[in-house]
Amino acid sequence: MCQVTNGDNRKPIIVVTGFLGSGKTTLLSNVLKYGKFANTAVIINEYGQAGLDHRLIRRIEERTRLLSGGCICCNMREDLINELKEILNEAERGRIQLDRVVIETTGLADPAPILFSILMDPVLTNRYYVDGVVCCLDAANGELHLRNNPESVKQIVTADTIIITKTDIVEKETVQEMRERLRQLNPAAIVMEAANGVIDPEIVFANSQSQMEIRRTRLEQLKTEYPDRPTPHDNGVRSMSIRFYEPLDWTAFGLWMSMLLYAHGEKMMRIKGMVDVGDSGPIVINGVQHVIHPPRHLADWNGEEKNSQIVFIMKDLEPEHLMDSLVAFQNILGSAPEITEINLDPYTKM
Ligand SMILES: Nc1nc2c(ncn2[C@@H]2O[C@H](COP(=O)(O)OP(=O)(O)OP(=O)(O)O)[C@@H](O)[C@H]2O)c(=O)[nH]1
Repeated sequence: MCQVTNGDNRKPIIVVTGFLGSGKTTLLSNVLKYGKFANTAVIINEYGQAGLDHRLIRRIEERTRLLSGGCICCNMREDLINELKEILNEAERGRIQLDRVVIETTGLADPAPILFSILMDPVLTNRYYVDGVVCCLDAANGELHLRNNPESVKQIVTADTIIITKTDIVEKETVQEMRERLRQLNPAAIVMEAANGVIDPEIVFANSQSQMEIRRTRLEQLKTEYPDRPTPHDNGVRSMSIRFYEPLDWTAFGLWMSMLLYAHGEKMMRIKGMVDVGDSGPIVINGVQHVIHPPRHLADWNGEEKNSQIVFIMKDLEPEHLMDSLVAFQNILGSAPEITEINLDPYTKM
């Protein structure tokens, strides 16, 4: 990475990372609302989620491009490079105005190989520079994530800016403890807090050219720790996407989900979905470990197919186990579950 000089018209890339459900999308949808940052292209990487994120994201951001079916830190690195080049092409042809690119990683990504992919490509280094890595850390689940998931630690150590999210649902002491932990893991990072994504957008899009020398040194250090090759992910992770084609009984579904998280909260890393309860719009559900975030009732389906789709990401828990319990519950739920995708290794490109 070279020092930016006057007359350099390379575009900054900001990588937004953070563990599953840590609030990356919430943060981004807030900061991208500002007119000053309108000319931002956003690449969101999701793996094997059978279109669910596409269904949700389309409602959030029209500037987004989805890279799904794999992980840009390992088996989709080439796709990321191509997408970054395509964005340059579109800007050159005047199809988009481009001031910067934001890359939102999957919750299980290691950001270092993503940075290396960009920095190793001569076309990209001529036209872009990596402006920073912003990492969201969930105040409610972050300690558990750091303890159980090496990916979470890698995200923290690679970050320039760490944003502790969900500070509205934990005690002040918890945030203070988290700050202490972060100081040990990555003393060089700027640590900020945000509730529901509300933060000064300059913190995310700082364009901190004065920091580039420091970042270059840190990247060199990381490179010796994490060589430039795909790093294996934790193989106990599974993902499953299911659909229900009849409306669900919301009370019964809530009960089933509470029972599931009570029994397997530590193993159930992430649940997200759109649930058809027979109303004019779906209910969007979001669970992260034991925490179920308040469901959001949407006014309509925005032209999407009217059926329920739920994605589960779990660790050391067999998808069949989950399916059996849904089948056992199907009479009171009001519909039978159908598996649309099951992924024993979410990082295998499909
Ligand atoms: N109370 C509270 N909830 C939050 C906050 N930030 C995010 N959430 C909720 O947490 C859930 C997950 O947030 P997302 O923004 O989807 O998280 P993400 O990191 O993009 O999730 P993945 O891409 O699936 O890893 C959603 O229900 C959000 O509404 C926060 O600061 N406070």
